[in-house]
Amino acid sequence: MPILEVNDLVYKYPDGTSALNGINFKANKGDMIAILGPNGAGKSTLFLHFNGILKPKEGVVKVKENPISYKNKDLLEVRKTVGIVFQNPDDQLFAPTVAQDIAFGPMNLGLNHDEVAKRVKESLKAVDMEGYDEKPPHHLSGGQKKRVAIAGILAMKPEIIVLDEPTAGLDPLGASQIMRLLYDLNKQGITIIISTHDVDLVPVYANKVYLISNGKIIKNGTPKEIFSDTEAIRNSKLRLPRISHLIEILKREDKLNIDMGYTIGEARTNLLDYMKTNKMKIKE
Ligand SMILES: Nc1ncnc2c1ncn2[C@@H]1O[C@H](COP(=O)(O)OP(=O)(O)OP(=O)(O)O)[C@@H](O)[C@H]1O
Repeated sequence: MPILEVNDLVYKYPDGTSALNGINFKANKGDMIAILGPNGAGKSTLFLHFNGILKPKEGVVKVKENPISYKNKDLLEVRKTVGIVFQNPDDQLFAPTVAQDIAFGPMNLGLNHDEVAKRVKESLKAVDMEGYDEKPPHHLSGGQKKRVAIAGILAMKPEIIVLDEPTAGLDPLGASQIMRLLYDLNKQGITIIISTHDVDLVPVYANKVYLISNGKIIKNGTPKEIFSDTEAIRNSKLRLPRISHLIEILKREDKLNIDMGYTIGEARTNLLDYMKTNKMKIKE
């Protein structure tokens, strides 16, 4: 059963910009989906439709098979189910302290004080930010702000978390830590949808990929299906993961008959297989 579905979605901004031109998208429960596409492709605009912040000009958005009605009561339900973490945490964090910020969402759900306090504590623990309760969010580093923004969404206990470029602006370790956190949340059953330009991380974490360009989905499939379509990758102004690029060069320039790999683990296995097949010496 799709937990989130978009059919033939068309959206124009009030100034007349055509941002989405007939999008079809589907997330099943437990998916970890990466949406890839060049700047201005329509990723953020699509995300704003996932929980009813924007209303389509044409088409339907369904959450747990129910089309969003855009009535206030329905929107509250939708926002309980679908949480969005914006690209810039400064757009999301506004309370004087971290704890107050995280409490804002659950308080709006009408939960009692004890439940709100419990959720704040649990969410801070989940993002590894215990002890930061009383810090003003603007004193935090970029990576810490992202974590707090994610905690604020987790405190609503959503079934789907949508994150607009969660690793943008983070150092490599910070980016890996955020992806690991999302992976763990996904393993706990939360459906995760991210947009990203970081193609190296995609095959490691995502089970499905959508390519978007000029407000249209140009391809969707597994990371392997997407990255083996060099034309689609080129048209989306993307590149192969670095490790796949190396294998491609070894195949093309050095005529090594190695199977393609999209993660370091896969590439390592394929390289070792190649060496074994060709009776090259490997330390056993
Ligand atoms: N508030 C707005 N008013 C008018 N046009 C807008 C508005 N926001 C976005 N757009 C336009 O809509 C199109 C899609 O933009 P969007 O921000 O969804 O792209 P994106 O794929 O998220 O890009 P990026 O990778 O740069 O974040 C672009 O042409 C953009 O200029």
